[in-house]
Amino acid sequence: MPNLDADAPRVAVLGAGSWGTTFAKILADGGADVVMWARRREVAQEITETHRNSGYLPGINLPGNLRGHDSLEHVLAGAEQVYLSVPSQSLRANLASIRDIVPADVPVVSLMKGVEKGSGLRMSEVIRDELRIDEERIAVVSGPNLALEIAKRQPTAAVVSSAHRDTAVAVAQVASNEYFRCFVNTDVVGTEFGGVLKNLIAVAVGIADGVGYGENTKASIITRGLVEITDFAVAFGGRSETMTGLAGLGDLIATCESPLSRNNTAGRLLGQGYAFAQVIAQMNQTAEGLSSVGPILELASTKGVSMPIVAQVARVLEGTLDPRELAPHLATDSDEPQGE
Ligand SMILES: NC(=O)c1ccc[n+]([C@@H]2O[C@H](COP(=O)([O-])OP(=O)(O)OC[C@H]3O[C@@H](n4cnc5c(N)ncnc54)[C@H](O)[C@@H]3O)[C@@H](O)[C@H]2O)c1
Ligand SMILES: O=P(O)(O)OC[C@H](O)CO
Repeated sequence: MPNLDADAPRVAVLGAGSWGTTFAKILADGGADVVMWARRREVAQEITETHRNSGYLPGINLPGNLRGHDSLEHVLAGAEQVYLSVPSQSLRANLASIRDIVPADVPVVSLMKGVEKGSGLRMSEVIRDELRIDEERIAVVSGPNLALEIAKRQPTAAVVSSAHRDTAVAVAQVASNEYFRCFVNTDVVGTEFGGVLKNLIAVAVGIADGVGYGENTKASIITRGLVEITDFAVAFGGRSETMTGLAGLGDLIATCESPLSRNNTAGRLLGQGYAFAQVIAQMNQTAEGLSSVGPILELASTKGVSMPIVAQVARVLEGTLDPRELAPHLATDSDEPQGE
């Protein structure tokens, strides 16, 4: 056990994949006393004993003030903040197992970028429903945050959002360090949808890349994609400023440009001609965009929001659109010239 500042906050991180582990490292490097929950005992033991999570962050050394455990009771006991980083579609089931053991009155923070299939709910809404806690206790983190870059201490920034500004500030204080700077806002809707929607545009850019299209096509998809993202988020009550900030444009650029992105990679495989099932079989990490596309199009239709790029991605996924036909010039509702 390393020497810890007596005032170091004790925090819990649930989920020991690439982002859960990286975020736990951010918190530990910021001075917190961090205990992570890993489903698999061998992963928890590797984190505690060798300070590695070789399956998800190969070559990265984890700090000594970060330990792993496979017991939820152990990880949550005494936690002053709780961070959640499991695949979005598994969140509800995981919350059901912790409802009675989450410490009272502490912030619960979503690190996830997905919506729930079936309900179309954002992760913060699933947390509120399933833990039956006040939204003022819930925060979300989003931004241009490719895990492996941050695990190597490459500097970046993120947004912490909560309906209650004090909650966002409390989380941002614990989650900031010399290479990771957290800004705060109260636009939970915009911040969460920014993280979900950029994944879908990154799949589209990946498809264009896989087909062999160049920078003009990709820039057109990113630019028109930002319009789609903004229209959608604003229709659901998000702020347009959020969509031009770190959780919107910032994350859109990072995810669309990086081969580290799993969503971008999934798109590239589709563009190269692999079928959806083959892409899933090749991905050994979570590509949230593949699960979000259906619920997002359903939500968009309830508000009459036009999402032509996302609709094209859905058609490529279902095999009814040849990836070579995906094009930003189709991304309008009419053949007539339109305002940008
Ligand atoms: N990796 C990144 O760069 C990054 C950055 C920001 C946000 N995110 C978001 O973080 C979330 C988690 O992604 P990740 O990158 O850590 O994924 P990952 O695939 O690297 O890891 C997922 C983790 O969840 C575990 N898991 C799988 N099914 C589970 C279940 N049913 N119950 C509990 N645990 C389960 C896996 O064992 C693994 O530890 C996603 O919503 C993603 O969009 C990822
Ligand atoms: O690897 P991706 O595509 O899930 O993207 C990771 C992060 O969300 C980038 O901010």
